[in-house]
Amino acid sequence: MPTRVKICGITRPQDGLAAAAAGAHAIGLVFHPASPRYVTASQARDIVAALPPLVSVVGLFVDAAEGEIRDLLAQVPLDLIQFHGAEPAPDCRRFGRRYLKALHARPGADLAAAAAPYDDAAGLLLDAFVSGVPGGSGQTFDWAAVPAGLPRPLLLAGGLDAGNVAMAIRRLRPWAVDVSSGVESAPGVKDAQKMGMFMQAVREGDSPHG
Ligand SMILES: O=C(O)c1ccccc1NCC(=O)[C@H](O)[C@H](O)COP(=O)(O)O
Repeated sequence: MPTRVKICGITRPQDGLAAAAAGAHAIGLVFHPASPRYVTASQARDIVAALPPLVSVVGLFVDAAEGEIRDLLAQVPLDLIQFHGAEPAPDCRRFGRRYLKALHARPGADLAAAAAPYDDAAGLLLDAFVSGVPGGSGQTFDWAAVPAGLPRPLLLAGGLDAGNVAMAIRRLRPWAVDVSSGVESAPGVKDAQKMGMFMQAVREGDSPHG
C-alpha cells in the first residue's frame, strides 16, 4: 500500500492546488491563532473551494474551546479533525467526527500508553516535542520511540523532508507521513518544487528497489 501523504499548514488556495497536483492525499488547515500557518474560516473555505475532489481536508486545533471548534465545523467542510494539544479522548469524541490525535514524543515518553485512550481515532500522528511549539517545528524525534503496535494507523510527522522521508518510511512503514516546514519556502508558504521532491522521495521509500 503506498504511503499516504498529508501536507499541513496550507494557507493559500494556490498551495492547496499545488499540494494536490504533487499527489498529496490530504491537506491540513491550522486553526490555532498563534501559528504562522493560522487560517480563518473564510480563508479555509477559499482553500477548500479551490481543491480538486478526493483530497481530504483536515482541520487542526490545539486545546481549543468546544464552542470554537463547533463554530468552525459549521463554517468549513472538514473531513477530519486533528487534535494537536493535550485533549483527552472524550473531548476528541464529542463532535461525532473522525479525528486524528497528535501525540508528542517527549524524550522518555511511553507513546503506547499515551495512545491507548484514543482507540477510536482514525489515526495517531506522532510529532516531535518542542517546548512552546505545538506543531510545525521542523524538528525530528528519535524514531526508536515509535511503539511497534499502535492501536490505530500511524501518521509520522516531525521534521520530515525530501532528504529523510524515504528512510523514515523504510524504517517505520507508517500509514501516512505528514509534513509542513520541510516543503516551505517560508512559514506558511508552500514551495511547489519541494512538495514535488517530497512526493518523489515518498515513492522511493515505498519502492522495493529504493
Ligand atoms: O504547523 C503549525 O504551525 C502547527 C501549529 C499548531 C499545531 C499544529 C501545527 N502543525 C501540525 C502538523 O501536523 C505539522 O505538519 C507537524 O507538526 C509537522 O510539522 P513539521 O515538523 O514542520 O513538518
